[in-house]
Amino acid sequence: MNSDLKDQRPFSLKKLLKSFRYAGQGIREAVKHEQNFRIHLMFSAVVISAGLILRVSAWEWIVILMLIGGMLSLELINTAVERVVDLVTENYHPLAKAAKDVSASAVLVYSILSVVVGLIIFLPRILAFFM
Ligand SMILES: Nc1ncnc2c1ncn2[C@@H]1O[C@H](COP(=O)(O)OP(=O)(O)OP(=O)(O)O)[C@@H](O)[C@H]1O
Repeated sequence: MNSDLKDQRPFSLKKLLKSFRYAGQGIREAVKHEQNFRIHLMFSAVVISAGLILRVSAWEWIVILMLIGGMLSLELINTAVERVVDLVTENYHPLAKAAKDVSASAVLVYSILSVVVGLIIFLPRILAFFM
């Protein structure tokens, strides 16, 4: 383990900056190797563009940004679970399957509810736009 991260001082700027750097490396890992994370990023860009074009309210922006942040964070945690499972075993194991499937389910549940909330916010505006 990195010695800076074991630093016991109450506050260390160096340690804080290193933890940001490691977190950035985690995001790069997901962008590079996880197709689903890239899809979520593209989808987020589309939703943000739609929010700008359709002029959603401040409260709606708060909801949209929380959904996007939650979605991307869940996808990152799902990636971490996949990596840990692969580290523990490369062989077929029912518990490995359960861990990966349940982790993926968390992403699916959040995605479905995000789409529903997105439709509640955007559908009336989209309909008004074309009528
Ligand atoms: N070691 C294992 N034992 C049993 N089942 C596994 C194992 N590894 C993967 N699986 C099954 O295969 C599915 C796909 O696993 P995989 O590691 O390819 O993840 P993925 O969802 O395709 O993610 P990635 O984006 O990394 O390809 C899992 O959801 C699980 O059902």
